[in-house]
Amino acid sequence: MKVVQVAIPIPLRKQFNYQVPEELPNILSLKVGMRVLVPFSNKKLVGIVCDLDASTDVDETKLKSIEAILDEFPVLSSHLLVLGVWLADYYLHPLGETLFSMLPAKLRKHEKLTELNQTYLKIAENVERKDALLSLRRAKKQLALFRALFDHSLSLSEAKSEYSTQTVKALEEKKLIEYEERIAPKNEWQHALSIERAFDANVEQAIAISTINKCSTYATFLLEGVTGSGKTEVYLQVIEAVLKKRQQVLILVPEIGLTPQTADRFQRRFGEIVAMMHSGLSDSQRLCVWHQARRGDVGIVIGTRSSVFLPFENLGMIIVDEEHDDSFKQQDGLRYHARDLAVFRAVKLNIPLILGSATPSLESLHNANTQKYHHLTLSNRAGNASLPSQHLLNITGQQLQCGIAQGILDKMAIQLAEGNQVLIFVNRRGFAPSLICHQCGHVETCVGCESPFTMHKIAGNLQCHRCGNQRYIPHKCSQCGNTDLSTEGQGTEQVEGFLSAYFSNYSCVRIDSDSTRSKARLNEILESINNNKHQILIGTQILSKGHHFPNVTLGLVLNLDALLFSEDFRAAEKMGQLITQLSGRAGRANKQGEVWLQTHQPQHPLVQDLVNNGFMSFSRSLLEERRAANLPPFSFQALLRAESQHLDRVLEFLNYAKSMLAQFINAKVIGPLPCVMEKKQGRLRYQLVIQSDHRGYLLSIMQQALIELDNHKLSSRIRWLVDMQPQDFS
Ligand SMILES: Nc1ncnc2c1ncn2[C@@H]1O[C@H](COP(=O)(O)OP(=O)(O)OP(=O)(O)O)[C@@H](O)[C@H]1O
Ligand SMILES: [Zn+2]
Repeated sequence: MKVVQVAIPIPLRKQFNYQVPEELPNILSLKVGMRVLVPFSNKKLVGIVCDLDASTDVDETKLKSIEAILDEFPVLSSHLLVLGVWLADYYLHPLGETLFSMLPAKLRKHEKLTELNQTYLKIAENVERKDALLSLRRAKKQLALFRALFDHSLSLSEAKSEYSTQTVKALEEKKLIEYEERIAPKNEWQHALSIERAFDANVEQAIAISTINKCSTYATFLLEGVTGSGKTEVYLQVIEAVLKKRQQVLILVPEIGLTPQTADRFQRRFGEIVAMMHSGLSDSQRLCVWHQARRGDVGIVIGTRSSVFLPFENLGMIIVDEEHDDSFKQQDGLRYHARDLAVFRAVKLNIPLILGSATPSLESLHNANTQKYHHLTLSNRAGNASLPSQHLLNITGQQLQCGIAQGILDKMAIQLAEGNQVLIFVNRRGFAPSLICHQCGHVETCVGCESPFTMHKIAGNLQCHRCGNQRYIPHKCSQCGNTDLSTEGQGTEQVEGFLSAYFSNYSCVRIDSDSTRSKARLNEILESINNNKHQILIGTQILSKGHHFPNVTLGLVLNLDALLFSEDFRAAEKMGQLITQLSGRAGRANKQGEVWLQTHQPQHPLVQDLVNNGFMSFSRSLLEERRAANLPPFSFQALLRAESQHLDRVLEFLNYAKSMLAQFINAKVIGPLPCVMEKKQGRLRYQLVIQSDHRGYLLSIMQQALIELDNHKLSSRIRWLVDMQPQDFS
């Protein structure tokens, strides 16, 4: 009897054996990596076969049987299965859940996997052609389509583009044609490849390009290029060589960075060979890209984090653009970092990988310093543009209007009068970060999170930015009943309102997650900015994400201090990246740019270093600080977080974990300490940080600890999770 091992998407760290009944149809085609339907504790679940020949100790006749084979071919190739097993180990996540996280949503369900189908039109059976031709003699277009179908059937999309949807519909209604599903023919993207070079590379670009082009096996290149230095141009030129070898390219971009402009740029250079993969697509569209990549129907896929799991027919290069971006790290479920996976895939496929950024992560810089990565730099802006100048503005004791100093308002007036755009970064969305009673000082607070509500004027409510809880704006203080309530601090809405009134001849636009709920809306806004419909751009960190705003000449950071003070040891790194990327939006064309940072701490040494010496120098100083403190990337961390309404349970669980981990002498255990958000939705949140100088050691002690923790009596009564190489301690 045949017994196979199946990984099931449940939170258990084990796989299960099933019999394969002889009578199952298509039993001979069963392969590793295919999905099967299996019974599992009174339910039917979809699992993935991960071993075809599972030796088993239990009585085979007692094993349950596979009920159906769902696929015609494996949904996970052997390369991706190896990746999945590595992932599950590396992030200490159950294999079944891991493998399913790698699939497009449609394939996580029962849906059968068949080859990519296409709808075709053909002449309906039993149609008397002569009669039909006669009946169509007055409808020229319909006649033409009908005639064309004499010779050969047409795909529905071809028919619609050539003859219009109405024509197709008309023939359908007359019952003269019918539809047929067929396997889509392979699209030879290589035929659509055309190369339109825009300009010649400058010296630094040329060095980077030729260094990368010389390499056809695995190597990771860290391309550190200041903002606007032409990193994308380097990508374009090295991709050219890969495409000419008939190999495909995967480009990973941050969630918000994937705009139609990005795709356009690649499309214009190489022709219609580009597919995009992002959260704005429907499940069917995502499955279609999955097929296209797998079949080799497209040459380039540009996508966000989860695209790192796409199958490819013949992948020749991976690029991670803005490699420092937080959105590459998944923050729930399987907490993977797409950059780490990109490295793993490149090694296994023996292909080059490029990590590009103006503000590389300290992890990648460290890898470049220790020669694990090749370091390439672009130190100047491309073309005629130069980097903007950065200035600190001490606002201590200054009169501010809506948080803005008069000197800045005057500078704005000058730039606006010259027809330029200005950009203002505000670190908080909404109208104001808190609502306070003028009488008793009470702050309106979300009870579940013990955190101040943010006031949203446009939505007309108070919102908790931790849990999403909403409330009407009260007319009087919930504590003392006084009606004199006032707001404290500024959010994007308030700054927008103030500047619209102050500069009433110009148009303001707000770019934050409230105003850009849909991807289409963000694209619309970006387009109207580039068409100069708006002159004053106000936004949160979305503004810093790789956009090209050639008319921005003045940038303002309203409150630098809010970025400086945080318990997270990466706060300084993130502040430097944000400020540098924001500044990078200014002065990108022929006009010189200028950026002002308002602060009460102008003498802060980190800020001084960043402003006077730039990110390259600043990041090297940070790296030295990390070395001295033995923090990542000089050591490795794991996070164990526990949450419950009962503090005693949380502490008992974490203290148990601590006592267990304390026996391993080469690791340090810090905590239990409250998370930055100590309370969220009524649950108390605490964590342990486990740190070691050796990644392998850390992994193995965490593996041992997990076995004990899974069996702990509180394990199923509280929420808890492990995050390897955590990025976020909130
Ligand atoms: N060799 C070159 N000669 C002239 N112009 C160039 C050259 N390379 C790039 N450019 C232009 O410079 C601008 C910035 O280039 P690009 O967008 O590639 O920079 P980037 O480093 O990717 O930018 P960022 O990281 O800031 O988004 C673009 O308008 C591009 O067309
Ligand atoms: Zn809340």
